[in-house]
Amino acid sequence: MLELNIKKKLNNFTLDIECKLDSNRIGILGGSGAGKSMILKMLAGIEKPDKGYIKLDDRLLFDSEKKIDIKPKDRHIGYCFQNYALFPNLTVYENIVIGLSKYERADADKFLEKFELTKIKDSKPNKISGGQAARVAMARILIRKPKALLFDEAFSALDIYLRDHIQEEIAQILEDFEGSAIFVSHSRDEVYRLCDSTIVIDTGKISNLGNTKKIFKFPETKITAILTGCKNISDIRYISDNTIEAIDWGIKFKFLKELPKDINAIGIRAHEFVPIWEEAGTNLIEFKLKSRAKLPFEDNYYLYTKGSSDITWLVQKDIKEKINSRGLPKFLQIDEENILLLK
Ligand SMILES: Nc1ncnc2c1ncn2[C@@H]1O[C@H](COP(=O)(O)OP(=O)(O)OP(=O)(O)O)[C@@H](O)[C@H]1O
Repeated sequence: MLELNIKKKLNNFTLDIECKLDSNRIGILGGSGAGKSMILKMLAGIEKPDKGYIKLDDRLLFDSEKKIDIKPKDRHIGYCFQNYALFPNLTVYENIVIGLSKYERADADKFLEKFELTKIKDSKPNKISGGQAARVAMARILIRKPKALLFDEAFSALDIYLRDHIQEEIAQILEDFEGSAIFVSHSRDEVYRLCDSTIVIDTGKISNLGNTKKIFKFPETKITAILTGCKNISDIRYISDNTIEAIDWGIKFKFLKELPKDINAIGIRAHEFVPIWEEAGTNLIEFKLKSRAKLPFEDNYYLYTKGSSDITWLVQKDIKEKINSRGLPKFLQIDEENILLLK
């Protein structure tokens, strides 16, 4: 459970966050410099809000009115940094127990065993694999019996293969962890996989928050659509209650449903387009091929539209085969249910 009501003046803007989430697996998505790390630092007690309060799992960590500011070490929060910040000149064992009393070190063998590190306990970090380094970092944090965990872009420097494996390991470790785990990430995959709830931050303010799966399906705002991976976004103008023009593409879309009055843009995920070889149906999108990028398992087509912006179409295996036999389709079409309505 996380409850935040914080204000803090930063270099270029004021961080102003108010939210309450019952989930204990929370992702924070946001562009560069949006204020994500600052939120984690305030949770850990390294930075102080100018005003407000912070509650984590029913513990009041900070309250400016009540003059409560629990010291970082008494917050019992484990903080996992990018690249894990292991000490290169210490062994795996020493990295795990550094700063612990003799009494606290009694658990070390148990943790080495649990994280399958016993055989490499005397190795230095540069002699172990990326997966092992992640486990050392987790062992170092968890031996201190934290009540909550913070991950700040912890896996972003890893290659895709390793990141996938480590996320899986972290997911398993978290199965036994009852406190909150909060992930700051640029990676939508990480947040989608590990977090039940997501907060989307845009220059210090909440742009969107709630159930992760729902946010990815219905991003609601432009910034959330971008951060959840939507490649095609256009501003719109209303033509009637159920027709809009996507200005950036010069395309009109007619909907069967009545549209809400407060949308400013639409988004279309790159894989949602349906190729049409014969002229039929509504909402046909005319295009000219600009370029094509061959990816290992699919192709990206970049298409000129009648407007100033291109459209990206992700062509998966089955459609690739059709294009090989029939040539490029005449039009693309999009089901109205797959047009994201954005504020
Ligand atoms: N101690 C501070 N006092 C004032 N402003 C700060 C302080 N630390 C960071 N900032 C500013 O706060 C803003 C948000 O920084 P933050 O590190 O939280 O961003 P972020 O969302 O984590 O970005 P990134 O993904 O690039 O790490 C930046 O503009 C930064 O310059």
